Amino acid sequence: MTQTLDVLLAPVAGQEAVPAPGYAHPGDAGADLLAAESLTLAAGARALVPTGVSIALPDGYAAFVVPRSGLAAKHGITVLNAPGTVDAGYRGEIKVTLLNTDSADDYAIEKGDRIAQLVIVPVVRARFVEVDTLPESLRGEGGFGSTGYSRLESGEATTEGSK
Ligand SMILES: O=c1ccn([C@H]2C[C@H](O)[C@@H](COP(=O)(O)OP(=O)(O)OP(=O)(O)O)O2)c(=O)[nH]1
Ligand SMILES: [Mg+2]
Repeated sequence: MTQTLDVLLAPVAGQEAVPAPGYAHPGDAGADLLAAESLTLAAGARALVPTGVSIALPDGYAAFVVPRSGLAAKHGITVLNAPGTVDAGYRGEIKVTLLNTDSADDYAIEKGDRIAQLVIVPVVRARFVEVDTLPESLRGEGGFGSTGYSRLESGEATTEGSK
């Protein structure tokens, strides 16, 4: 059963009201954010698109502004800083930095179009404990492709922790 959380939402002062972000289906993780104005994203261009809404997240939560897969796959439209992070203390307008990755086609956005989605997540804050050396681990400093790209050989894969 999906948990729900009350999140205060207010229109941005001085702007025409925009509908609240909406979940398309029960159980969806992302609530679609609407464009508060019409604009055309030229091929290769980016724009900071207003959504007309501001929220007050409870302490201990953040919201991620993430791309919609359909816009990305069909039109090359993505969120440049994905996931954009909305802090719990932020009271300004949520804005979406859209990027048209297509090198040939402009993309027209109409006011009210669902341009990105907002995923609410619980967060923990670290208390950084400074030490001279870190404890050893199996991975060590390996990263950035250190495990290669062909499928894992049997015996190397582990299902530990996946239960
Ligand atoms: O896609 C985004 C990302 C951020 N924000 C808002 C909410 C967030 O709380 C604030 C600051 O975001 P971030 O910390 O990513 O930006 P910054 O460049 O570090 O700005 P600041 O110095 O204000 O923290 O901007 C958005 O509206 N959309
Ligand atoms: Mg910041």
